Amino acid sequence: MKLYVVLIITCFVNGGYKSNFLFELTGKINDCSCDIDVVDEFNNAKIYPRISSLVLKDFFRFYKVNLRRECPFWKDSSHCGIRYCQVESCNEYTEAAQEFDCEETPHQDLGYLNTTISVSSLEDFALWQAYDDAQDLFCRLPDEDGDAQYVDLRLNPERYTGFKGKNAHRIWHVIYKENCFRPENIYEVYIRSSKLTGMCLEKRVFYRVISGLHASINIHLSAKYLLSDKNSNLLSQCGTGLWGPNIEELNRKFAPEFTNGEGPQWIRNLYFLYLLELRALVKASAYLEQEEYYTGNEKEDAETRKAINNFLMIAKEFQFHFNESVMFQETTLDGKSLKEEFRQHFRNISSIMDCVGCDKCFKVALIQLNVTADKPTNIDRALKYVQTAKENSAEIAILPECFNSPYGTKFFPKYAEKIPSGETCRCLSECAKKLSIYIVGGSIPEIESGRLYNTCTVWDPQGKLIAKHRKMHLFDIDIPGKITFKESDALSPGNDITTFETDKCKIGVGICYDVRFPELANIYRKLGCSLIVYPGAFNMTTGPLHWELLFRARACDNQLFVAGVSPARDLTADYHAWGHSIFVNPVAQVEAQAEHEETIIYGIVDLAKIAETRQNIPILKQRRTDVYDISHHHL
Ligand SMILES: NC(=O)CCC(=O)C(=O)O
Repeated sequence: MKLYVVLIITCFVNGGYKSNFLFELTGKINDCSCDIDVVDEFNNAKIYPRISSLVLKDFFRFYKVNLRRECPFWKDSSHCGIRYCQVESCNEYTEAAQEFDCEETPHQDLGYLNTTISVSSLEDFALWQAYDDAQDLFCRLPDEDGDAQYVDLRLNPERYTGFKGKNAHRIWHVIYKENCFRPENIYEVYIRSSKLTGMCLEKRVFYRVISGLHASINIHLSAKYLLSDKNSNLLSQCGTGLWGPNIEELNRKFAPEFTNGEGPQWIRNLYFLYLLELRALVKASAYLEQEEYYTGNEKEDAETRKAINNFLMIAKEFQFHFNESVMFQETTLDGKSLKEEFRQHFRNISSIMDCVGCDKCFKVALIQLNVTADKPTNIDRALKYVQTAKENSAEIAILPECFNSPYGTKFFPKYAEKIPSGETCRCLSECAKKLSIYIVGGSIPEIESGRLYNTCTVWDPQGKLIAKHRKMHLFDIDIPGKITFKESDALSPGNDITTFETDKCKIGVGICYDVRFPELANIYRKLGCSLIVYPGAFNMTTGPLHWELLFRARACDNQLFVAGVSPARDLTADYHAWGHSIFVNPVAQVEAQAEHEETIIYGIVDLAKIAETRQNIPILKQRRTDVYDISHHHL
């Protein structure tokens, strides 16, 4: 094991980094009779090489799993419990990136589960299934249901999947707090090693197994990390992710200074788990030796059997096996119920694995607000809706265009504020922080250096202003007898494209008339945005004509989510907004749409849907950029 760890460290030392705490791991393994060095030596010389070749055998390489089974423990984010969570994005917006176009080499690395299996393997699986069906199995294997599919573990090494954040914490929280034996009266999630001494052997064993598993996962994730995510200069070109060891991540997970001194203990628990598993294999050897390892390929099956027998012979030679015979000695009721509890906890933990998703989708709230002539009332009402959004688990609340002022050039000077010192901004910031939510603050009339703008502000859950978009394309139209509007009479246009990052994805911002310009949306897609938000107030003429069409078109062209958030219609106001706030998915379906009254609607941004759409209809890869360049044509 340490060989593997040493490899990681060598790699970082060469890169100018250092991490020593792993070298200091020596001495006895808790609750076992041998030292770390003994395990290292035995593993490196005898077990690791054998395991490395065994895992390449088809029998072990193809693993049947149901990726879509529901999490039995919590439902509220089951829509987010996705297993396919690719992030297709480019990190930088550059001229070169535009020409190159990120999606031509989609960045499918992060969290991408490769389920491609060759035709010949699929044929073999049918034989396997027939063979298994003919066996007299005493229990139903967990992944034998119809939805299970084979994945090739060689193509899907354990590595960083982008799975982090609330859901990841919740999984480990539930495992440690509710499904792990704990010392009395210890309420923190992670159990301090010094507190274990008061627990009986069986409970310590259980904890060490879980902690060892956790350590193993974290070491793998640090060893195969998507480096380009953190360090974009390691990107050879947009979309080609670079995977490799991330020593900072390893340190953050295990170094004593970041873990209250506990990290090395967690790695010791991994050694403990290793010994326990080795012992389990030896105990099961009679069964394992007579298994056929059937895959339909006689030659390979014979090799697998031989390799397994050789492996078991070596494992049996090990002299310092974990001694399980001292466990569950009590024949009393207490002893029996402990065993039952032990089993139940294990089952629960296996089931919790069905709750592991990529935490790559989230809820957005589209607040179709009734905007009046009274600014404080508008702000107050908007914030109440943000609270409702939060109560309904939205992570981003989006307000409409011109939400603190009636929409009209004559109103803009009176309602305009400085950003961020004006009262609207102060309220949005405070609210975002108090509720710990992102707020896309629709738009407000902004004044700066004597000029007016129609401006959207974006606030993060700490109340910080993270983006500001000034409407780029001003709404100047004249449809005789229907509507004439000239924003440019009062406003100046913004000159910047605007994106912001959340912990889930990048988001692009436009304001109303901006949605008519496909170029802007294309840029946001090229920059790796998964959602574009447009606070917007269409009118009774162009609304019925174009509102839905435009939002669906932007989603369809770019295969991403698009949200349009309008004020509610007020027939007593000068300008009659169309309403119909809208949320469209990457296949251009309208997932939610309001009518014209004040309301709040919700949409789920499911990043898997983007990847799936781009895979199914790969237009972004099929563009004929070689033909589209018309600069050399005389038009
Ligand atoms: N506020 C706006 O930019 C309105 C845009 C609009 O109605 C349109 O048709 O475009």
